[in-house]
Amino acid sequence: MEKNSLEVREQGQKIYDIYFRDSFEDLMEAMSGLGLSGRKVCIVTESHVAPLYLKEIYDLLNPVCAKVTTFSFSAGEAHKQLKTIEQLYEQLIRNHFDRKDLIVALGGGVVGDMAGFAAATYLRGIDFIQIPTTLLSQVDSSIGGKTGVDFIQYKNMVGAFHQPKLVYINVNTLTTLLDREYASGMAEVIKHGLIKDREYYHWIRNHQSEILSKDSQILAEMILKSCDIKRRVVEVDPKEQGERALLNFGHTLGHAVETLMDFSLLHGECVAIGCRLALKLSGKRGMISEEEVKEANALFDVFHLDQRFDRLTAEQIIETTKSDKKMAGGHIRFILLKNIGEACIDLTVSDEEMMEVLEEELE
Ligand SMILES: NC(=O)c1ccc[n+]([C@@H]2O[C@H](COP(=O)([O-])OP(=O)(O)OC[C@H]3O[C@@H](n4cnc5c(N)ncnc54)[C@H](O)[C@@H]3O)[C@@H](O)[C@H]2O)c1
Ligand SMILES: O=C(O)C(=O)C[C@@H](O)[C@H](O)[C@H](O)COP(=O)(O)O
Ligand SMILES: [Zn+2]
Repeated sequence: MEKNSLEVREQGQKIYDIYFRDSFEDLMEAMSGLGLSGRKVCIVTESHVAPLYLKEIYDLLNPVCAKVTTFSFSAGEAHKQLKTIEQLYEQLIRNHFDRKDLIVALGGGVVGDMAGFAAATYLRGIDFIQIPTTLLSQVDSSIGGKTGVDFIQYKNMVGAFHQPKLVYINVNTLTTLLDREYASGMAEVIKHGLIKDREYYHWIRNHQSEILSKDSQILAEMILKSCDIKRRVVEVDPKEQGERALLNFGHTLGHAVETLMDFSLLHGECVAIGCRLALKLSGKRGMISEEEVKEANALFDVFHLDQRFDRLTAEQIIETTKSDKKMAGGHIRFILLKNIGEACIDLTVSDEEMMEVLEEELE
C-alpha cells in the first residue's frame, strides 16, 4: 500500500498529521516528533481490542518512552460514561502523570472519544494521539477533536474539543472487525458523499462490490477520501460554529433512535436510519428528487443498513430529539440535502414534518 498522509491545519498552521498505513511498522517514526523519551504514556484501550493489538503497541512504545502503562475497560457504548473516565483519572494520578505525559487511544470511536476527553480534562489538558481500529473511527471519529461521553442516556452530552497530536491509521486492523461493525462505518462514509462530494458518492456506488469484499486497495482509497472530506470541513470550522454541523447529517433523529433503542443498534446503523429520514424530508420539500432518494436508500441497503426501530413511536423520537444538543434557540438544527453532494443547515423543520416521515417509516 502506498504510504500516504494528510495534514490537518487550523488558520494555516499544521495541527497534526493523519498517517495511512497497512501495519504499525513506522508508528515510532510517526511519533518521533513527540519527544517520547521524556514522557510517560498511557495506552487506553478496551476488552475486545486489547487481546488483538495492545501487545504490539506496548512493545513498540516501551523501549522508547519514560514509562508505559495501560488502561483497558469493558468494550461497548454502555461504558462511554464518566464512571470509566474517573477510573482512568485515578490510574493517571496513581502513576504520577503530569502535563507533559501522553495518552494513546487504541480502539474504535468509543475509546477515541473517551481517551480524548480524559486527555482534554486531566490537568486541564494533556496530549493524546489516535490509533483508530474500526472503519468508523478511521473515517470519522479520530479526526476533528470531538471528544466526550454519554451522560446517563444522553448521547455525547459531556465533552470537549481537543485535537490529537497524530492520527495513525493501520487499515489492516479492519481484517479482525466484525462485518456488522464494518457496515456501521459505511454509514458515515456514505454520509460524507451525500453531504459534500457527489463524485465520491458515485465512486462508492461504482465500487460497492470491492468495498463489500474489503479489497485492500479500494478500502485504503476510500478511507483516505473520507478523511480528506472530514478534514476539509473541520479545518474551516473546528468548533462547530457553522459548516461543521453538516457532519451531523442523519444524527438529529439518528441519535434519538440510538438512545431510545438503549444502544442495541450501532451508531452507524442509527446514522443510516437518520440519513434515510432526512433524505425523505428533503424529498418531500422538493429539494431533491424522489429518484435520488431511492438511489441513496439503495446504497444503504447494499451495506445492510436497514435496521428496524418500530418498537419506538414517532412522538418518543421527536421528544428525545429535543433533549439532544442539536437545539438552536428553541429550534431543532436539522441537516437536509439540496442535492446529492450538497447539504444545508435548516432550523425550520416542524414537528409535523418529522411526524410525517417517521410515521411513514414506522408503518
Ligand atoms: N468524535 C467523533 O467525531 C465521532 C464521530 C463518529 C462517531 N463517534 C462515536 O464513536 C462511537 C462508535 O465508534 P465505533 O463504531 O468505532 O464503535 P466501538 O468503539 O464500540 O467499536 C465497535 C466494536 O468493534 C470492536 N473493535 C474495535 N476495533 C476492532 C478491531 N480492529 N477488530 C475487532 N474488533 C474491533 C470494539 O470492541 C467494539 O465491540 C460512538 O460512541 C459514536 O458516538 C464519534
Ligand atoms: O465530527 C463531527 O462534527 C460529527 O458530527 C461527526 C459525527 O459522525 C459524530 O457522530 C459526532 O460525534 C456527533 O457529534 P455530536 O456533537 O452531534 O454528538
Ligand atoms: Zn456519527
